[in-house]
Amino acid sequence: MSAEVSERFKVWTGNNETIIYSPFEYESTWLIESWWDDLTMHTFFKNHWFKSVYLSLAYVIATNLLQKYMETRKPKSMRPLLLAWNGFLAVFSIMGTWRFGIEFYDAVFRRGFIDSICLAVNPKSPSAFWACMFALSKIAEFGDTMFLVLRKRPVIFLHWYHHAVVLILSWHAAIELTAPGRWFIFMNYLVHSIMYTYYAVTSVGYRLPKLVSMTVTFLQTLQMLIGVSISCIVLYLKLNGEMCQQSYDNLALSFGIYASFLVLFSSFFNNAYLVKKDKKTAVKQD
Ligand SMILES: CC(C)(COP(=O)(O)OP(=O)(O)OC[C@H]1O[C@@H](n2cnc3c(N)ncnc32)[C@H](O)[C@@H]1OP(=O)(O)O)[C@@H](O)C(=O)NCCC(=O)NCCSC(=O)CC(=O)O
Repeated sequence: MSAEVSERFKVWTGNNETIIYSPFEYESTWLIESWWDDLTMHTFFKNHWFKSVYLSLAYVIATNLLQKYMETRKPKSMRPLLLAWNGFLAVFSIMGTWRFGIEFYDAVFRRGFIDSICLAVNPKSPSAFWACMFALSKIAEFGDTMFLVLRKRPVIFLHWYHHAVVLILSWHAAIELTAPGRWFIFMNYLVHSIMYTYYAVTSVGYRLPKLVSMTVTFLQTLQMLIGVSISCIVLYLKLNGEMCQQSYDNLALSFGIYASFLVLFSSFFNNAYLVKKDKKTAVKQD
């Protein structure tokens, strides 16, 4: 290995696996960011990632059962609790954007795009902690659906499908700390910072201009488009011999899930902001 190459990346080994990562060091580490060490983190996801499939199935079943239970009951208001819930997730996402963003910025703007999609974050750094919190937070996000059901609001396919499969994808990616995960995690923390702030505001009954929700949906859709594009670029690089920290299994899973999200969010955008208006006009005209 040449000096140039060894400066570019380092190799983490543990649990009979290797992770190729960029040796980025944070200037300071928060106390909470030392909560889990790299080996505990890796062991947890390696041993338990498949439980995300059971958790997602349990989530879908529980959503259906709760909907049945609520059929004969009045919707609950829950406004203060909903505000606290969305506010908490907004603050969590903002913190994730900030802390994870420090490494993301360095990777993209100093080390370059290829390194940012081919070399993982440092498994011993705060980035790995926020990647791990990201994966765990996907269980907490099931709470969104419980609020919708208890308030007797519609739970659209996009919503429950997204919540169920994103948990499986992020737990599967956490085992190998995939390099493209740097993009997926940063984009999602950023979009969720805006989305949960939006939901926090709407949960107290305040209506924001349509341009705001349209911007959120646009950013979500753009995130899915970037996710699909990155998966294609990683495939191209791997086929051409570039060393990329993402297995073919995870690459296929990422591509499939991001492609399905792209279709669903494009269609949501179309129905919510483009077609809907025409339909209303059509009904009025009838
Ligand atoms: C602009 C959007 C963020 C929201 O669109 P909506 O149609 O849900 O917007 P809306 O303003 O009509 O809100 C619908 C109702 O849900 C309530 N609501 C409050 N908190 C919520 C929460 N945490 N999750 C879902 N719904 C919530 C709102 O207050 C409102 O209630 P009331 O009826 O009382 O006014 C959109 O882009 C979108 O994502 N729509 C898909 C639906 C969805 O569930 N998205 C979130 C998960 S997807 C995701 O998270 C993608 C990603 O990873 O980036």
